Amino acid sequence: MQLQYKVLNPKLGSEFPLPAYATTGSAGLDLRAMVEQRLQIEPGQTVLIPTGLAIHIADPGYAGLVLPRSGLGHKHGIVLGNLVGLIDSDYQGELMVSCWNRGHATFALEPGERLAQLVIVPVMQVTLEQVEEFEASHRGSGGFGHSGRQ
Ligand SMILES: O=c1ccn([C@H]2C[C@H](O)[C@@H](COP(=O)(O)OP(=O)(O)OP(=O)(O)O)O2)c(=O)[nH]1
Ligand SMILES: [Mg+2]
Repeated sequence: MQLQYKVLNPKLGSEFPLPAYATTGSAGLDLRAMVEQRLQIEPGQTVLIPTGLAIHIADPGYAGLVLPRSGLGHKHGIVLGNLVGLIDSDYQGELMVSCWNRGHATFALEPGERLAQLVIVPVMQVTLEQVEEFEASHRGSGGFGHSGRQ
């Protein structure tokens, strides 16, 4: 699938690489923090970071997910303030990353640093049908551990 993107910050493609899959099997495109200078993010702080990039997925059968990078999340506690970002197929604005320092140490975010990743996934827009009763299923309304732990 072809994905149209716009470069909103000219440092992307000159000082810093354009988005690309790091390996042939990569699922995510790394998103870079297009901040002017190093940014100290204090423990507990959440900052909205521009990526310098806009995409237009266009096809409502797809969406974008902004996900944390595992290394930053596990080692430094740098995750997303919205936990997961959802990019609508009709969104054309700048991709933004809500950067949450859930760790215990100040994190120095460097300009151009790969901060999060974008995954394009198929989604289904459903047609809604309101009913009074569902056809009975084996599970019924049991949930939240209903089937035990083992
Ligand atoms: O991490 C994110 C999450 C969202 N967005 C953009 C793309 C998305 O299509 C739009 C709206 O996101 P969402 O629907 O999750 O937020 P909302 O709070 O419901 O805002 P809106 O009222 O604009 O839908 O914001 C980002 O750039 N980064
Ligand atoms: Mg919304």
